[in-house]
Amino acid sequence: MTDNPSPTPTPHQAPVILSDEPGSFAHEVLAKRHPALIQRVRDAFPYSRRQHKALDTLLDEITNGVVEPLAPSAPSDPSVPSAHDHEQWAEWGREHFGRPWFDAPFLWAESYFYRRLLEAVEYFGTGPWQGVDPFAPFKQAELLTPAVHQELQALDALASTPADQRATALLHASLWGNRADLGFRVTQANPTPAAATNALVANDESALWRLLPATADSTIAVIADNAGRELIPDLILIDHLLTHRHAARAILHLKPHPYYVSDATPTDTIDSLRLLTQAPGEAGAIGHRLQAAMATDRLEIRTHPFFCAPLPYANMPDDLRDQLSTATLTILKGDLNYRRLVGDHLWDPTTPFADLTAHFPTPVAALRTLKSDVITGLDQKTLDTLERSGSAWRTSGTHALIQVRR
Ligand SMILES: O=P(O)(O)OC[C@@]1(O)O[C@H](CO)[C@@H](O)[C@@H]1O
Repeated sequence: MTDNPSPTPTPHQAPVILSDEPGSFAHEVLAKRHPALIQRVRDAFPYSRRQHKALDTLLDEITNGVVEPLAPSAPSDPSVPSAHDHEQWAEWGREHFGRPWFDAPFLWAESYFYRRLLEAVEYFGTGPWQGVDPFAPFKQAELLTPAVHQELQALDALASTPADQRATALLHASLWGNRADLGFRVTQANPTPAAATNALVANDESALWRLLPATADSTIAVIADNAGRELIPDLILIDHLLTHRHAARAILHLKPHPYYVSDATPTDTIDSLRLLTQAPGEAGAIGHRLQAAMATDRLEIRTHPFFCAPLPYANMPDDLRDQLSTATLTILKGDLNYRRLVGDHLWDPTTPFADLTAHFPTPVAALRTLKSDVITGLDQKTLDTLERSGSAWRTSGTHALIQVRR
């Protein structure tokens, strides 16, 4: 951790990540993961001929075509849901429309892909498919897996361990929960926990706990990532923080609509809370405590459109900045939040994390498994070891980090 961050490096000091290099991680995502996802979504729903046609058009566009704007036929009446962000995307896409998808910044191209997928399945339309989450079948199936039930059962044994050990275990469960990303599984053959080395490339855990001393009147903000197997341990960690007075209040920031396959929305959060409250033993007790915390506003869920924007957090709008500013510490979960926090650039991996996050309105902790090329804040020795390993340590989800900026 750095106490006195030096001036924030500007983005031009490191190349922005594009998707135009065959064989690169970003290229694979656009060339393989997105087409595979279209197929999965198509197979999961009894879509109409019009929706299939829209999915065909999108598939053709992302593989052979150039980036098209949102359909001009979409309603322009701002009271109609599909118009809510057209103007913004027209602005965000101005320099990318009419050019190959692979030439756009990776962060922009992924974000816009998800927006277009929602458009194709009429998520923002006015008809019967309005609000039908195309990723819901995958998220719901995950909640029913034996792995989730085993994880909930394991809480019974953990309940009798000393609070500090439990805190560490729950923090790590929340961290490694980030490996359970359904988008990641679209193309990863076997991303099983057994394949992971569980290696932390940076660990500022003690700094995190120092920022949340027990009995302080703290507010913790958590910017969530994936639903299900990630969100459940996030909620359990929040319960621990509230119960043990590390925080007096928690605000859980969620995506306002489906995004990056498994990103958590309010609906997903309600599903996870219901699973907890209906579980036996300690899991059930946690679920009921969380529900009580929501009823008394000690736990609040919020959404903001910026969480689905193709922009770094350095560009967050003032209203979100004001909201976040009340937090003692913000925990950002996952890979995408990390990319947006430090900027989606090929930084020198030893660039201090504190320098790149100086823009963020509160002290910040990133809990992330490594699933894309961005990395910062490594010490040279760790970097050398990782590079020598010859493994795909940046992108395979086998490594993780806890990085803190006070
Ligand atoms: O934010 P998350 O859920 O940890 O990860 C999202 C993610 O899997 O999606 C992208 C590929 O589609 C990657 O950049 C990133 O690793």
